[in-house]
Amino acid sequence: MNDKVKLVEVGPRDGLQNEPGLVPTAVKIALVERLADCGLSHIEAASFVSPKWVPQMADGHAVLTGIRRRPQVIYSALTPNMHGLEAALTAGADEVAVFTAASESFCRHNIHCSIAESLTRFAPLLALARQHRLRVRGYVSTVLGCPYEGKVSPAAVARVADALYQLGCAEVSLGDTIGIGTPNRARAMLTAVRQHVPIENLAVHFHDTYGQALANIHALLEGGIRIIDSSVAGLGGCPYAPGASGNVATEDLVYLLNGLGMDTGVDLDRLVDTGRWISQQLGRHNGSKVGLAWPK
Ligand SMILES: CC(C)(COP(=O)([O-])OP(=O)([O-])OC[C@H]1O[C@@H](n2cnc3c(N)ncnc32)[C@H](O)[C@@H]1OP(=O)([O-])[O-])[C@@H](O)C(=O)NCCC(=O)NCCSC(=O)C[C@@](C)(O)CC(=O)[O-]
Repeated sequence: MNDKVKLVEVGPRDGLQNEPGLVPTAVKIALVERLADCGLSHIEAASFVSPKWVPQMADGHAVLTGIRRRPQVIYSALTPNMHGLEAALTAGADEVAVFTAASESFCRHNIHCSIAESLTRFAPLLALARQHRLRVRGYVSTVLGCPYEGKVSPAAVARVADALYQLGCAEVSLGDTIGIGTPNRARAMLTAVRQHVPIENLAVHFHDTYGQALANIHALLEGGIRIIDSSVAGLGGCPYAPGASGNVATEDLVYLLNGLGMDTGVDLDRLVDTGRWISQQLGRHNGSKVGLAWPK
């Protein structure tokens, strides 16, 4: 496996949205800038959702307008509806992401509507984004299991991924929200989805709750996936998935990819420093094994 992988760093968004205390805007800005300095070229920096439901993300405008931008870096934001897209446009997001789920219960808990309603809600958002030449990513949550319904079938995931792609999402990210999947199930899910969405338009987003994220990623790299979401220091969790831990740590992912001879363009030394720095800022355990083992 000797080729290029696109990493989507979701630490500043997915990583921080579930922090118990409010993280100062200046720390978020410093985190995004440090991640860009590590060579990460896609950074999900903010989320324009209801501050009533996710207060940790209420300063998205200040974050996106406060960062020193590197021209080659894409700074993106979550936008669940038109309100969110308008806010993201005002703040100058380079890319936005809509999000729904493969299971009805999670969708209702997360964005308070059915899967079908979420897709209807996204159609005008994608049309407006197109007018602004803004690339849109689509997330499908609960692709390998739902905290409320249990098993989710590959066919259900494929239906929703297909719908997002048909709506015009340039990339569809497949989220194991509760980190419950194992490689054989991940492969079966990808096999179903890729019958509808080209592999080059698919990303994977593995939470590491059961310690399976890297095993699943390795299996899907073999299956052709080349876009992977991760979170520095393994930060994160989802407010609507009780007990879910963070995404696979970016440091651990880069270490794996380096070992496979795959090109990420990321400086692992600097990334480890950044993971240690943010863990210290948040007063939390560093969730990256590489971050713990790397020489000081
Ligand atoms: C989706 C909504 C907005 C629906 O919102 P709603 O509560 O169903 O109803 P609404 O549309 O009538 O809005 C209610 C209030 O929110 C306001 N509002 C409405 N929209 C916005 C907006 N965009 N930005 C700011 N404010 C907004 C709106 O103005 C109103 O204010 P009020 O009149 O009560 O003062 C809400 O349910 C929400 O924000 N949910 C939070 C969802 C969320 O952020 N979840 C975590 C991210 S998803 C995730 O982590 C999974 C992922 C992507 O990482 C992949 C994976 O791991 O699986």
